[in-house]
Amino acid sequence: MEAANLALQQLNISGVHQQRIRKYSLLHGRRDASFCNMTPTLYYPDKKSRRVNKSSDMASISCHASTNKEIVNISSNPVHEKVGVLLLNLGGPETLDDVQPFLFNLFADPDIIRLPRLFRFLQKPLAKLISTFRAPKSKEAYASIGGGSPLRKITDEQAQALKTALEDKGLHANVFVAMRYWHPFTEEAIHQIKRDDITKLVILPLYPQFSISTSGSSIRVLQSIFREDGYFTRVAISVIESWYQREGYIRSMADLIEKELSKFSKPEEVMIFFSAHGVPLSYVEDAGDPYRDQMEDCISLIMDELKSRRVMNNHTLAYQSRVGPVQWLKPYTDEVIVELGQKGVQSLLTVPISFVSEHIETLEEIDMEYKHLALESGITNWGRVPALGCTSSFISDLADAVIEAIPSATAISAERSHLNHADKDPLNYILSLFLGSFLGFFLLLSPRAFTLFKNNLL
Ligand SMILES: C=CC1=C(C)c2cc3[nH]c(cc4nc(cc5[nH]c(cc1n2)c(C)c5CCC(=O)O)C(CCC(=O)O)=C4C)c(C)c3C=C
Ligand SMILES: [Fe+2]
Repeated sequence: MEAANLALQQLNISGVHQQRIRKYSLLHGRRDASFCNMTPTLYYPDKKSRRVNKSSDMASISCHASTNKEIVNISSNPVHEKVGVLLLNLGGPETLDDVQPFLFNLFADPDIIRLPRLFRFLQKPLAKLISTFRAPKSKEAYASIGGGSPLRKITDEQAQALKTALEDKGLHANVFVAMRYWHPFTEEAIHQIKRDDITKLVILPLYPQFSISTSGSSIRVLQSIFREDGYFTRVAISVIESWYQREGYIRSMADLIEKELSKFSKPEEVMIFFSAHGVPLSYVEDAGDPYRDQMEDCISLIMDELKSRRVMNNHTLAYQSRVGPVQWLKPYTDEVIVELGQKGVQSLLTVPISFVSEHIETLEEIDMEYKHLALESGITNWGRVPALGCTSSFISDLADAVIEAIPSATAISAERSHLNHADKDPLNYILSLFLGSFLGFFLLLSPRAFTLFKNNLL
């Protein structure tokens, strides 16, 4: 990790533009880090390269981690060129009635509940069950922040701000929003892209770090749309897969932290407490999700930036918002807060780090639940860094990321093959049906399994 950071810093200093171009292939049904079968090699910023499957059935999209700044001449878009930027986000329920169907969409996502292939046909019944049981608790949380998620409004504002920033930098582009689990859904954005006759498309997830469960899931949905829709064979596409290393983002985060620190009576004594949204441990350890590595890298870049400004505070990282009975990334935010209180930490500044808008988990989980826990645990001075939202230095950096991604946009050159052999194999199908029914019976009809499920998963 240190070596990688050093290498990155050296690259920054020498001004070399390091783009990690990844070619995504549109192969059916992978759910691991190579879920979209990047070929031939995956490059993670701070990890050894991981080899992934090569595929002859390849429709490639240029895909990269956005890192350093590069001057790109975009003084005039060619007349025939119509540039679009597609922002990817999670989406959130706008009213309390939306909560259960929103949760259904979330749990029906095979990148959120990763069932073995044989049991995939249980995905929707399971999603229905979990969403129904979880809805009352979630509704309470959404009710406490005004009856719905602010995500759509904030993302629309970010889209508008990005359009203006691009315009100021000389690039005319239409900016679209595609939410994964609520309106405006990806399909709605695709409809607008086609209506506007976009010929070049930059895909920008609004998650700084990549996870299979977030950017990965949205990109997978796009891949299946692109595979089916002939329109996209004519569009040059570039995917910015992650951008947590960008200087503008790191500086913007450091600005916000510095500003909040200055509100404490003894700023130098404050513990900077990064709280990231968790993912199940198996995503990282079994499926190769780069999320934890990217998170750690991101935090060390922010701390380096703060040190360069002579802000020398202690810091720590923990993971919040776990759901269900499996192990998630540790340490857990609630446990760390209690431990810090026990160790005598008096002042805590919480920094939400995996997301760039205010949302249920900042406004309810951090501002209400964790604040209450911290005060109960003996922490007397509490602060929280706001999400970046439309902070102008941040939006300007996103605009630079878009401009830098444009030259690497490439057209999809896909053969269209949809099903892999396993899906076509009748024996496999019958076996899935049999084992799936067995699991369904066990989970839904056995009273003990049901109680365990209810107590642990919800
Ligand atoms: C980087 C951010 C996020 C990761 C990683 C992530 C993974 C993940 N989330 C769930 C389950 C839920 N997430 C929920 C809401 C939610 N999640 C994120 C971000 C990440 N999720 C955001 C921004 C939001 C809030 C949207 C909003 O309405 O403001 C919810 C619903 C809320 C609740 O009931 O708690 C669930 C459930 C899993 C299982 C997962 C990884 C597998
Ligand atoms: Fe989540």
